Amino acid sequence: MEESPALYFTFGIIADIQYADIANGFNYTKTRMRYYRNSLALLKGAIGGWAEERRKPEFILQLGDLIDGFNARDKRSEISLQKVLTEIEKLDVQFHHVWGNHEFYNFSRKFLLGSKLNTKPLADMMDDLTVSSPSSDCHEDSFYGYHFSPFNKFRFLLIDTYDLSAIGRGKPSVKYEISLKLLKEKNPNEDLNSPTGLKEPQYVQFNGGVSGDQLTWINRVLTSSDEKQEKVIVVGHLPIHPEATDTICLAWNYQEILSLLQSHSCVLAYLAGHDHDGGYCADIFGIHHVTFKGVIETPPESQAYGTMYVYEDKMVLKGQGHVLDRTLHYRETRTQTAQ
Ligand SMILES: Nc1ncnc2c1ncn2[C@@H]1O[C@H](COP(=O)(O)OP(=O)(O)O)[C@@H](O)[C@H]1O
Repeated sequence: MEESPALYFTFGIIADIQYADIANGFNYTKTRMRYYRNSLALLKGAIGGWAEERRKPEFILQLGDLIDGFNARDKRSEISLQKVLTEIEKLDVQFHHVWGNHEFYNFSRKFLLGSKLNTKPLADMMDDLTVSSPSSDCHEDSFYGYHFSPFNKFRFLLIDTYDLSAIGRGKPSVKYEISLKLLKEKNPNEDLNSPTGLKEPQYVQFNGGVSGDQLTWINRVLTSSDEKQEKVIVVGHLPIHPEATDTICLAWNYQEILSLLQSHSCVLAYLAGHDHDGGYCADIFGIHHVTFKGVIETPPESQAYGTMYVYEDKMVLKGQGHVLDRTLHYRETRTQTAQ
């Protein structure tokens, strides 16, 4: 009989909870119902599910948009954040938080850095300090990114897909000025959230991109992981592959981010949220791009979270409710590089 491969560790994933204590409503295109209030009940269900798993998850990835922008309108941002964090803290497992557009509708970067949504203190230090620390957090143009290794030869790299953005940064940020200029060049619409007539429909205000300084840092981290023969799972709010999402949800400069990841043989997968319908593709280099379904558009009787089982030879996603099961085999050629 063949021996079954060893289970190394497991981790949970949940995306786009977008909690608000308001009645259900439709998305912008009126195609999907959003269950703002019930999203908290689904989060509680996910927490209960993870708590009962036989093998306790090592950590949970929260892929961004934890509370909805409507909280800012209703001046309930901090109350709603606290309500959600209270549920999260009932699970005796560490969350790693990614920041999405709804974080910036509710909070400034300065507030986020001082909040429990900043999980960067959980970052691993590497020998080379330039790999460990991307930039000073106090600087108005710093980005929110870090990496950690929960298991020998595995690393998770959290990136900031709103580093270049017209939301979340204000004056005197140089990145804000650059981002607004770029957005207006690419999107001549009066409403910068509208993709009408755009050749590159991802250039809308509710998306963002990754700056040159962050790309340089990502490259350093991945080069170090290539050398150590680690397997890296990259995590961000915005998807970066057009076959894994509706193009309106892509990061502004997704091509640059994608080709950078593809140039490193250590990269196994890219996990994202933002597109509530979810999506998946394996790219030409065998990198798995998984976009997770959003809790906010999941009906009360269903669910939308998953647990990844990481084995010696593959990762197996066990989805709950609308999140599908998937087996993600590791890339075969570990020396392949992008053309
Ligand atoms: N096609 C569109 N045209 C104009 N504005 C849009 C369009 N789609 C979304 N928006 C606006 O952009 C903002 C973010 O959209 P939303 O669908 O709420 O994002 P998310 O999926 O992150 O919740 C909202 O203010 C929304 O009204």
